[in-house]
Amino acid sequence: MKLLLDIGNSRIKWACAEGGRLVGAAAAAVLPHGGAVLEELLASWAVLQAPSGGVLGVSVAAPRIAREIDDWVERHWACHLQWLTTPRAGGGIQIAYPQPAALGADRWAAMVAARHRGCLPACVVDCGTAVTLDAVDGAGRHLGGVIVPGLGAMRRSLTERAHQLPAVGDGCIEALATDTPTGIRSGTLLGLAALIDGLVDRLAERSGLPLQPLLTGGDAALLLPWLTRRYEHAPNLTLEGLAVLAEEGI
Ligand SMILES: Nc1ncnc2c1ncn2[C@@H]1O[C@H](COP(=O)(O)OP(=O)(O)OP(=O)(O)O)[C@@H](O)[C@H]1O
Ligand SMILES: CC(C)(CO)[C@@H](O)C(=O)NCCC(=O)O
Ligand SMILES: [K+]
Repeated sequence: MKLLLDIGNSRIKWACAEGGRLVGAAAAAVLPHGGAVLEELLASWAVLQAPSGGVLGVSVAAPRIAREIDDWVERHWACHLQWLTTPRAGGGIQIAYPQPAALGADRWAAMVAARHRGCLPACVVDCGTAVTLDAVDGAGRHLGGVIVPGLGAMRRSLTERAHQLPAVGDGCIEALATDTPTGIRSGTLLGLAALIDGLVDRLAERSGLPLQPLLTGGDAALLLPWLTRRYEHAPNLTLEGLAVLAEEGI
């Protein structure tokens, strides 16, 4: 049993893995960041047995979070803990960046999972704090990709910059909105969906490949009904990729 960690800028996702697969129905527990919450996460691990196969993780958040986890694991489990950085080639994926380590390891792991699912050539769309799109050809060559603000970042930037625009929560989506919160909620969600559809087309056109779009990340389920292309929804693609890397070797 291995413990897998996917630490993003908004949430920490974790799962156990055995034989290359995520174990348990609640494969990914999610927690917003913050000192108290990290403490809560670590307290919830205290009831787990030390993972015999150690801990394997990716983190794209502030280094202090990984450091706190390092300390906790060392104090409680004394097991092997490894944070992955993106290699030039690994998990059946060859990275397009001239400096591969500059590509978020969460993006690499998600591409590994797309390959393992037999979805190549693919466009991996991760809808988190940032939305990333990565094109991978049929042989596992990463061709490149793009980064745009995620739904929360879009909404917050409006609220922070425009005096009369409120923060918005969940609610109805209506393109012909007749109040401000509905206008912001709908404009950002429908706009992000159109942006994702448009970028998937653009990456497919640019690569000259019929890319299969895969959708993952915290906002994937919210966006899915508004997307027009046929997406494969894979809620925990980065954790899935980590499970594959843990099994196949890195
Ligand atoms: N329970 C939740 N807590 C916080 N955010 C949630 C929750 N459920 C869905 N979300 C949405 O998920 C988004 C974060 O998605 P995700 O966890 O995939 O991002 P992340 O991996 O932390 O970010 P990144 O990797 O881009 O830094 C938030 O912006 C929010 O809109
Ligand atoms: C883009 C995010 C924030 C998505 O989680 C992460 O993968 C990251 O910080 N990447 C580093 C920059 C890059 O991938 O080009
Ligand atoms: K992520």
